[in-house]
Amino acid sequence: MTAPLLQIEDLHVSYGHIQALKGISLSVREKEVVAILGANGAGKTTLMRTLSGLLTPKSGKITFAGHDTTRMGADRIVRLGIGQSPEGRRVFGTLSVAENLRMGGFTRPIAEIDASCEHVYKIFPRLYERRAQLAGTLSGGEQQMLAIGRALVTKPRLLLLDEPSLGLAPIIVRNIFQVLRDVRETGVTILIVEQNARMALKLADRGYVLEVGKLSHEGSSRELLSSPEIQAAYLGH
Ligand SMILES: Nc1ncnc2c1ncn2[C@@H]1O[C@H](COP(=O)(O)OP(=O)(O)OP(=O)(O)O)[C@@H](O)[C@H]1O
Repeated sequence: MTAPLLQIEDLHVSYGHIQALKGISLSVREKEVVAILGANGAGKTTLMRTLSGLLTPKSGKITFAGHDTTRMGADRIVRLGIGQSPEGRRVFGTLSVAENLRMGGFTRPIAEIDASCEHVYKIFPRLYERRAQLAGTLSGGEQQMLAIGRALVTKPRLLLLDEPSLGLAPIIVRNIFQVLRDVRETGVTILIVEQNARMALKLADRGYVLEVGKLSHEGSSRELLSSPEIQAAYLGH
């Protein structure tokens, strides 16, 4: 069996004396979609920021595509093929949609950026329609599309999605998840953290549950969706 694309071993991450991740181990195989579920404060964003090199772990190991990225800087991690759509989207509000996408392509050779942006416009025709509009004036759903599009411009092997449904109306959430299904068809591996457990598990092959810094459950999406314990805690019935 080939090695997983992403392997996390006994990861500990702290903010001063606050331990946000207390020994996380998980793996993601090439072309898999893996969901991490968890309530507020469970450590989901901390995990994503650590994987993309924005936080340095206290101990443990992260291996991506055969490289030890545990203490690697964020720019090198992007170049290795990890793209992140961050929590709260964080688009550049005073730049246009097109400029935001080009910023996302900073690691690509100039000649390839236009082609990468065209690829994103095919996935999100709405962004093409709005390409000249300032990102700060987009709706929440459009900003979420732009944040995902900006991560895709880097042509990532692994796409990290931090709460893509946050603050969006149900119909827009369904829309975004439909597009994510299309994205997975293009062969991108996806690690998604979500409070909307049902949507995330419907998209994912497998899932893990994070509870105050530790993994409490793991299984196939089907197993997690039918588990009474997960239903009671995360699926609202
Ligand atoms: N900059 C920080 N300084 C101190 N503590 C922090 C900081 N960021 C996060 N924490 C703490 O780390 C823990 C995990 O936070 P994190 O943001 O990773 O959770 P989360 O699962 O993403 O939550 P949410 O869904 O609310 O975004 C929380 O207890 C939080 O208070």
